[in-house]
Amino acid sequence: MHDQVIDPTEPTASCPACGRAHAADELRVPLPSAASVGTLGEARTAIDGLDAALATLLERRAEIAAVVQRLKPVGGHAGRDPGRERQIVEAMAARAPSLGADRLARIMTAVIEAGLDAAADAAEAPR
Ligand SMILES: C=C(O[C@@H]1C=C(C(=O)O)C=C[C@H]1O)C(=O)O
Repeated sequence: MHDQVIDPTEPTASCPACGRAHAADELRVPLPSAASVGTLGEARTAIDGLDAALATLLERRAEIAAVVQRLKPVGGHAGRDPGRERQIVEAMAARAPSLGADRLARIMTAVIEAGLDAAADAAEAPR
């Protein structure tokens, strides 16, 4: 999809995901509302689209979190920063009030730990 930046100022002719022209390093996602889905099929189609975007974001997030591990004096699980993790959750809770901070903390702990695991695996893999 939009995973490679060739020239961020050059719009794509037509994005395969959203059908519009926009910069190649952007992710544009249709945001179906709950009110717009009336059938099981429509709801699952909407969820599949949202999950595709989530997966793209999670992949990119893990790549950037791996860079952070190389930049910090102590990276990986040993360098966990609970204050930073709380800050992330609080900022997200403002955007996801129905999930709230406690549930988002569970989600983000899993996301963060998976990212740290992936970074550790990549660091160990032969080049
Ligand atoms: C990425 C960092 O390292 C760890 C991973 C985090 C993350 O994936 O967001 C946040 C805090 C740290 O526990 C960081 O310190 O910013």
